[in-house]
Amino acid sequence: MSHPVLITGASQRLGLAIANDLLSRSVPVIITYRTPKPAVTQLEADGASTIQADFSTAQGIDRAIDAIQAATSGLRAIIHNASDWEPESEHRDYQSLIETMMQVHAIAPYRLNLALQSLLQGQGSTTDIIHMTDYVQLTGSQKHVAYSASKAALHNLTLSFAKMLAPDVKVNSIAPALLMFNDDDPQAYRDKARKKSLLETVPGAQEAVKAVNYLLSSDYMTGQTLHLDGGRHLK
Ligand SMILES: NC(=O)C1=CN([C@@H]2O[C@H](COP(=O)(O)OP(=O)(O)OC[C@H]3O[C@@H](n4cnc5c(N)ncnc54)[C@H](OP(=O)(O)O)[C@@H]3O)[C@@H](O)[C@H]2O)C=CC1
Ligand SMILES: Nc1nc2c(c(=O)[nH]1)N=C([C@H](O)[C@@H](O)CO)CN2
Repeated sequence: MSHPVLITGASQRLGLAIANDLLSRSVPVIITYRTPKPAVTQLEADGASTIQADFSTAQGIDRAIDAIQAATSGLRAIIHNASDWEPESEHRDYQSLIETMMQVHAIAPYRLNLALQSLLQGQGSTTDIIHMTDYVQLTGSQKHVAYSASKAALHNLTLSFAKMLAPDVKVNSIAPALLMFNDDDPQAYRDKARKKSLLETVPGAQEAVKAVNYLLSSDYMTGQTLHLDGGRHLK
């Protein structure tokens, strides 16, 4: 039995699709979730190990590290997917907002990678860390300033950990633009957002699944970014 793939924040959307794809191919999976929901129960029924974790505090990260170390003696990969997409417009306490964004998107991946690196090493074949960043890591964002800065920090962690953990561990970013709408996105937003890319499409979660599977199968990618943006960078 191969070691499990750890996916953070996998109770919905992209993380859930990645977990379900791996399980469908009998790849063992450990997921973290923040909020209990039916999808977590279903993942457990499908054989996933599930760990409740809130990465917004140091104590929450401590507890997650302890739980993951107790759950497995090795890891095939870590996919840092957990994320809060918070705009400044919905906050007045900007100190708290950027602290939370950095906590979830940079400090948690940083601390988990350092604490769990030994679970990824010495397996005779390369293992993987994948950071789910964002198209805005290079462009910035007027409406999600703290979020964007934290994703840029996460991408920089890709570069540092790729140097630190080679050759045992490959470390890459996946930087999506719009892959999936949120249920409450109004039609006007959807129509406008679709036109932001050259391909004028919103591909859905399977685009992230395919990117993850490419990186897991690669023998020569590390310190890189897979940009899933439909050509938006050329508009
Ligand atoms: N969807 C898209 O189009 C795009 C996605 N991305 C990135 O891809 C990744 C997946 O995106 P998507 O599936 O839309 O993500 P979601 O917005 O659905 O969030 C994924 C999960 O993160 C968890 N999460 C949020 N805050 C915390 C926290 N403090 N501690 C632990 N877990 C937390 C949530 O847990 P719970 O629900 O259990 O509370 C949620 O299920 C993210 O990193 C995102 O930034 C980037 C660009 C575009
Ligand atoms: N945690 C999340 N991060 C992001 C989301 C999301 O739903 N959850 N969505 C986006 C948007 O699709 C954006 O890319 C549209 O331009 C970005 N990050």
